[in-house]
Amino acid sequence: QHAKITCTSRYVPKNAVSNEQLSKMMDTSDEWISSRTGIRSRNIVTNENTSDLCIKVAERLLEKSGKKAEDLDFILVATMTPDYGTPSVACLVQGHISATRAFAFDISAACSGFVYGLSMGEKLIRTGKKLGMVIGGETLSKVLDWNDRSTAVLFGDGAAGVLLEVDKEEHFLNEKLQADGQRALSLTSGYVENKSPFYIEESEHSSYLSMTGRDIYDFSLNDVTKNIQEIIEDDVDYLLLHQANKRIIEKISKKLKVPREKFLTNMEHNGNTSAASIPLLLDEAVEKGVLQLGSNQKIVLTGYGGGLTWGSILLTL
Ligand SMILES: O=C(O)C1CCN(c2ccc(-c3cc(CO)ccc3Cl)cn2)CC1
Repeated sequence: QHAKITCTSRYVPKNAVSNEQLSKMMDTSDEWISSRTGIRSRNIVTNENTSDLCIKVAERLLEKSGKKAEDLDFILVATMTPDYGTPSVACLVQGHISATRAFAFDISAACSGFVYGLSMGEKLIRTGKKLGMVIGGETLSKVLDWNDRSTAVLFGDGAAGVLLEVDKEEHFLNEKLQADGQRALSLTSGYVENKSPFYIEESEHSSYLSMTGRDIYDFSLNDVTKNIQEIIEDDVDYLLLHQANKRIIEKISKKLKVPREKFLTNMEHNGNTSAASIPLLLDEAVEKGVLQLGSNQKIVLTGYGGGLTWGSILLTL
């Protein structure tokens, strides 16, 4: 049996923080941030954690679809900023909405997390499950070094997700998921120190998000473009790439020789929300009517980031 995306939803914290506000907190400017990244504002939690954002998305998916929590077979949450090591955010969501029949676990693939999770969810439907949720959610604000202007201005908090159901038509046409652990240290976050009396600490580790921007930039331009080339078809309507940086998306569209208008963007008001960026973009496009579920529009979803991980899925809505 085939899988189909039958509902989308999103939730972002109320607290919108403009570039202007950040320029009063650190040595940066609206001009620098917007010209170099395309970001003008991002939403930052004041009293919520990742599970709170994902629970809102799950509740909205049930409300919009009319589905009941006990009909859910699985809940997958892609996040690099979970509330705890354990329990997973997915289990916190499962408990809160009382989806007592669903198994639940988190997927750690940074900014490729939603694409990895959607691919896994599709396999679960293809092998017999009837109904599942795939959510991307982050509170990156808790792992940022707010004294480091090179990263603090780039990221935001948010969550969004989809319902996956059985369909008679084939919608998931092609995919290519990749990783390269040899470049793992290009983007790190959340290192957990060992405090045991037996542990002899050799080296220092920062728990803050840190990335070698140049390497990630080049990786995005080279490896990611090649990945998309392998799965794109000439009648693709839209491409929804991880919203890391506007200039990167412009460069990738040029390299692919695909018109810039086919690349949807929303980093302007969300910032980089890692695993949440693609489902946020998807739900906003559905709400605006640019994308319609059931329209058979052909789209490419592409994530890329920490791990390093990257991957694309070619699907029809
Ligand atoms: O000086 C400049 O122009 C700076 C140069 C550095 N910048 C970067 C660098 C890397 C990323 C990035 C991050 C992830 C992780 O989600 C994935 C993919 C990318 Cl391409 C985003 N911005 C900002 C503008």
